[in-house]
Amino acid sequence: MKKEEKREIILVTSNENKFKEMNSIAQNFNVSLIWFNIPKVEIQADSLEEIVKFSAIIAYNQINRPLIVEDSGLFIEALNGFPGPYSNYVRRKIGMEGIIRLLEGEKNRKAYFSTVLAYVDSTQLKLFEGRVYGSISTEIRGTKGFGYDPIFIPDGVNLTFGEMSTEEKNKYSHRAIAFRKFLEYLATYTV
Ligand SMILES: O=c1nc[nH]c2c1ncn2[C@H]1C[C@H](O)[C@@H](COP(=O)(O)OP(=O)(O)OP(=O)(O)O)O1
Ligand SMILES: [Mg+2]
Repeated sequence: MKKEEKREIILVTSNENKFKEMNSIAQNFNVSLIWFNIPKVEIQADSLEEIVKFSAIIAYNQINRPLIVEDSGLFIEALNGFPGPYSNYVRRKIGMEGIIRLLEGEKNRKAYFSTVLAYVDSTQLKLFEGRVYGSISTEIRGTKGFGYDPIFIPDGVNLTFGEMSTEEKNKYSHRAIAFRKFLEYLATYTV
């Protein structure tokens, strides 16, 4: 396909790593991802779905072009899903060290990452979820990625996300799963 036939989708996020991860996938589809590096408005709520819906509507009212936003979180089984939608706040307050401390002596280290991605245009608001199951490592491993990447080991490998390249992480990640679902949906209709 010719370059000019690419569909433009705006990604609203203040997180450059989210853009990098998704852009690496978008390049394999007929989509040109445009990064709007502006903070999205995040309400406080107990579900990613609720948070991201508000973010999407507010962003669309500002920008008025087809866009996506996503909200993600780390859900730890032994902590009843904490920090979940509060992952960003918790990371800033207690960091990865704090999470490891909370799990000291805990045998159940199961956790999952979830992304809820919202797509909004003039006719619709649609959500796509992606999840990756894994476990919390006993120490910080790796310097790649962002956020909790150095303490999350996806099932099926012995590496943390912090030890993987963007392309490797995209084989497993919650964000990659949600984004691919969205891209497949996008391919099914034309505006
Ligand atoms: O793949 C991931 N690998 C490691 N950590 C991650 C990931 N995905 C989310 N996280 C952590 C980072 C942040 O502490 C919180 C999400 O917060 P979240 O509001 O979605 O992201 P953000 O504030 O960095 O960017 P944005 O401008 O899109 O809101 O969970
Ligand atoms: Mg945020």
